[in-house]
Amino acid sequence: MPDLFQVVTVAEARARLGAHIVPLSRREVIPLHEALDRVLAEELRSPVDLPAFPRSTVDGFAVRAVDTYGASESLPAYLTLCGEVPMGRAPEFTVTSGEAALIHTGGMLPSGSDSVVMVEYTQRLDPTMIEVVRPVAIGENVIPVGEDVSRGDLLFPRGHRLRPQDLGGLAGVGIVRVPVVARPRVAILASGDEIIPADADVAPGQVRDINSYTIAALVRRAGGEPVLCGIAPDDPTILDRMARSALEGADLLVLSAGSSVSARDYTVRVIEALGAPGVLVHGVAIHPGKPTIIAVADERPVFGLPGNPVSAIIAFGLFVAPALRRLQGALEVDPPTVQAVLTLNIASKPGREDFVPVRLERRDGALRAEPVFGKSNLIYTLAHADGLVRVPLDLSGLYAGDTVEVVLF
Ligand SMILES: Nc1nc2c(c(=O)[nH]1)N[C@H]1C(S)=C(S)[C@@H](COP(=O)(O)OP(=O)(O)OC[C@H]3O[C@@H](n4cnc5c(N)ncnc54)[C@H](O)[C@@H]3O)O[C@H]1N2
Ligand code: MOO
Repeated sequence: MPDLFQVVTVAEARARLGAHIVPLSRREVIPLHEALDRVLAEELRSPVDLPAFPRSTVDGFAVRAVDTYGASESLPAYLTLCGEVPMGRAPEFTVTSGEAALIHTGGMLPSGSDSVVMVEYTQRLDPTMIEVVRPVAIGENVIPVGEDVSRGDLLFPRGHRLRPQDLGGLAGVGIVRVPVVARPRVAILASGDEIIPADADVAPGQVRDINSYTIAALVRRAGGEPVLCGIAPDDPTILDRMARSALEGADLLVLSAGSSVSARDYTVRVIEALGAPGVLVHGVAIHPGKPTIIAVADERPVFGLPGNPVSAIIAFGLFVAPALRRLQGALEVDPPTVQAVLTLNIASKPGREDFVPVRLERRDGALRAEPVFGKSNLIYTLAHADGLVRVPLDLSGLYAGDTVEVVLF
């Protein structure tokens, strides 16, 4: 067990942990409307063609394209109306040569027709006859059977995290119950003699528990089920007892604070004693978040996040969220990023990655990232930011005007 920090890079820390992550085998079948952000436990294939029948994409007339070839304003094609396509039902007539049927957007093409002329390019001459002033090609303004997906097509692979459009896609093919990986249960234990519940009155020297709230919310975002285990005092015996009890029945444990090197920072020893192989990392070459502890206790990842609220959030994003996604077998584990132009210089030290909160603003058509500087204890530096800019390990800073990558919250 390392006594003091032996910092490793983010990549090294992730690799050490990654080697120990065993995806959860628990799964459940849940209603589609509850499946947002859940990870598929198996691949899904389409049981049907979508659409199941050829559909018009416009309001107009279903025709045989050949009957419109050469049509123009000066030499229109004359077609006889043979019916109107009802919505929600199959038309009971056929379009034969020289005929057209009134059809609405989304309606089913009658047999015999192969295209649709937009109503704008027609004129009603009398109740039974229209003239067409523009030709259409076969298939024009039509969605053929199976254009969206065909029966048997792979809809989503196992490990795909379901987004709103995916739920719509599953509804479209009639899949209303989905097999997903169980939510990892995440025990959260705050610590510190000065930390009191957020609803309590503060005495001088005390601070309200911020981290339990941010960590629980981050857990939920990463697909986990947070279990709040309270606030442990700076007493190794009690911290040990509370950590063991928190880990019971949990898939992952997050401890807040006590990760640094002062005499009251027992967290690393408590974590080391929770199970094998124990502490894998104590100290990462990042700022803020350097004292982060990463461990595994009997196949369950355990994290000791730095007590400073900003550090805890940043370390969570780098290590805990990807681990939670990996536990669910997710294919994508990292958050989306956007490119923006930095508005102020950011200083950094080579040999560590710096993460600086930024506010995003669109000005003159370009996305601009304005740093929100502040100490890592100040939660509002993040509350008033939209994302984080990363200063790579080998740079001594970034300059105003640089195009930077912003990790979005
Ligand atoms: N001599 C050194 N001192 C410190 C170092 C160092 O390398 N040498 N590292 C600093 C860094 S960086 C950080 S980050 C912190 C890490 O501290 P700990 O993880 O040991 O946590 P604490 O000391 O208990 O708390 C730090 C800070 O955060 C506040 N805190 C803790 N829990 C909560 C909570 N649940 N909600 C709100 N605020 C919380 C706590 O009151 C402290 O202010 O160590 C530096 N020191
Ligand atoms: O790295 Mo500490 O995590 O600066 O605040």
